[in-house]
Amino acid sequence: MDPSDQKHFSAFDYVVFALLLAASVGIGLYYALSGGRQRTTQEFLMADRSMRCLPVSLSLIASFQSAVAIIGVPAEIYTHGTQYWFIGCAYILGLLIPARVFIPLLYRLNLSSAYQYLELRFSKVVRICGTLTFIFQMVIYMGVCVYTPAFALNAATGFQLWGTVMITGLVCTLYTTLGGLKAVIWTDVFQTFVMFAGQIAVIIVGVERTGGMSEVWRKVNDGNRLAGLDLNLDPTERHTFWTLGVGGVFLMLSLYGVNQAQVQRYLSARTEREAVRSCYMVFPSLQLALGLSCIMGLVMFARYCGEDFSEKLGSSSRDAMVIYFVMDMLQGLPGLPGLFVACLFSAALSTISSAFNSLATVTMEDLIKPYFPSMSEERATLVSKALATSYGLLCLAMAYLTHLMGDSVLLVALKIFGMVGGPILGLFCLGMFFPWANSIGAVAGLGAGLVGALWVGIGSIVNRSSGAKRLPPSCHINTTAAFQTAIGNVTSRPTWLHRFYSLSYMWYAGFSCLIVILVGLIVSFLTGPMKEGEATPGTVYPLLGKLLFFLPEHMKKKVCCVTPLRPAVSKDETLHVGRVPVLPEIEIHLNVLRGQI
Ligand SMILES: O=C(O)CCCC[C@@H]1SC[C@@H]2NC(=O)N[C@@H]21
Ligand code: NA
Repeated sequence: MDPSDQKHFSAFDYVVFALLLAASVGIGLYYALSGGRQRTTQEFLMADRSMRCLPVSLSLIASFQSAVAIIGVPAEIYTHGTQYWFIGCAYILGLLIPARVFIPLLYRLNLSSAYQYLELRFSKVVRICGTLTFIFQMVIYMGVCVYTPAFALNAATGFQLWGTVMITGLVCTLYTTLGGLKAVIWTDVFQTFVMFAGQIAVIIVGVERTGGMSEVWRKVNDGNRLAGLDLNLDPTERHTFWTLGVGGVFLMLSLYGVNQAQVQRYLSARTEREAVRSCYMVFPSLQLALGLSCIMGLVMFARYCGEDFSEKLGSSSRDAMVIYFVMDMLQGLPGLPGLFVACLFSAALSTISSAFNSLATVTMEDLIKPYFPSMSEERATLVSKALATSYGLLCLAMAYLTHLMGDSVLLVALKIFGMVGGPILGLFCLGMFFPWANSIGAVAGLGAGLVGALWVGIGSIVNRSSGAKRLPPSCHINTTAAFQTAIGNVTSRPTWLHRFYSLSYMWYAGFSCLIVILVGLIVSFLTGPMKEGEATPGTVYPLLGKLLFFLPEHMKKKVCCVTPLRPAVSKDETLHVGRVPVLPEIEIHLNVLRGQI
């Protein structure tokens, strides 16, 4: 980007950006000095399990809606059209199944970490494998989230790159370490509003400066950017209704069903019903977030379709173009460029703080506490804060690694969720829906799923075979010409391995999840499957029992798992147990003694 083209900030913009950071740190300080002053892990990591559904639902959205989506989705729409918008269809099942299956089952086990479930259902080894896989996934994802806003700003405005990365990382580490999960959730709430405000401002100004809605609509139509329903069944086709609407469900389940960051928010709700309601409330806001970023991509296309960006942006990718577009639109409107930068960093901070906090939680609950049972509360809280800080510093290092990845940031994030989140989803599904699965099967399944996912993921990067056909940036596309370029790419019959590497990354989650379940079941049956009723009560969901509802009771008993879920724990009962959460294993035996199961 040559300096003449770089857009600059007015002093007022810097003020708006600084206010955002100050507000976030302020909320962190408030929760460090109020309430229980973050003296117990129950408060620091679980917000005292006192949260209501509205803040939890806004925090659920903020956790996986970062600068990657704010920048990556408009760039995707500009380059490939609105096909990606169909991922919204995956939000229906992607939130209904967590609300009806995962939350009730996990909430009633009164866990602190999602991976405690794996020990209850399988063994400590499986729990540790799940925890380490989660840590691997979130550390890489955090790197992408810190790097994205800083890189894009640097490319479009010359903003100091690594200085911004450092500021983001340090501010985030500060308020997460100070205020714990309460601060993370309430800053998420504040940052979600800033995120929506920034996007809406850009869209309003962008439409007005591109000649109004009708003009935008006409250009988008002529530019063939409005994608219809593509029912092509080819799994190597990057974005179709099936890869987004069905493959996307597995992606959503891996995030909103079993990812620690989200499970921790469900468990921080004061009752199971609040947790389920917070999951339903995610749906409209997630659709709004998706819609805003897609519309931003369309407005950007209408504004620039004639121009080619190669000379302007030089080597930097389409992602930087979004910032260039925003700065171009908001130039001369003091405070608005600052608002959008605040929007970008709100999206980044709310995701990174959730990642820090969930990483500290699982490290403490799954990797430290089981080996130091006699550790005192204040020491455990201190260690948790030290973990949050150390993960903060680790994430800055990961940001540099992202620097080397080169792909579009949205692609990188979705591939990470598919390649690593998919196998974890498979592990939980194996445990919840298949009572015969045993620990050996679980570990073998997880290993096979990760190998399969990493093979196809890394293979596609090495072979550059996931490159999709870009629509030409011209405003008026006659479909035949576009069709010719598309056909032109087909070379000789691709080998099966080439086709394997060309699998759409939207299928990675589903593909790896199914591998884990298949291999897990096969190994379980080979090594002596578990019997019905052997599994810890409350850790198996009677899926087959519900699917085979038409069978008579004795037949269902023969087939398998009809054990009902544990009864919902009402508010007062939890209070009765006393706020100090008994270790789930002990609590379950207590319940058995009480005849509750
Ligand atoms: O924004 C990010 O940091 C990650 C990219 C989007 C992640 C997935 S896509 C489906 C779901 N909808 C969201 O807004 N985030 C998740
Ligand atoms: Na976010």
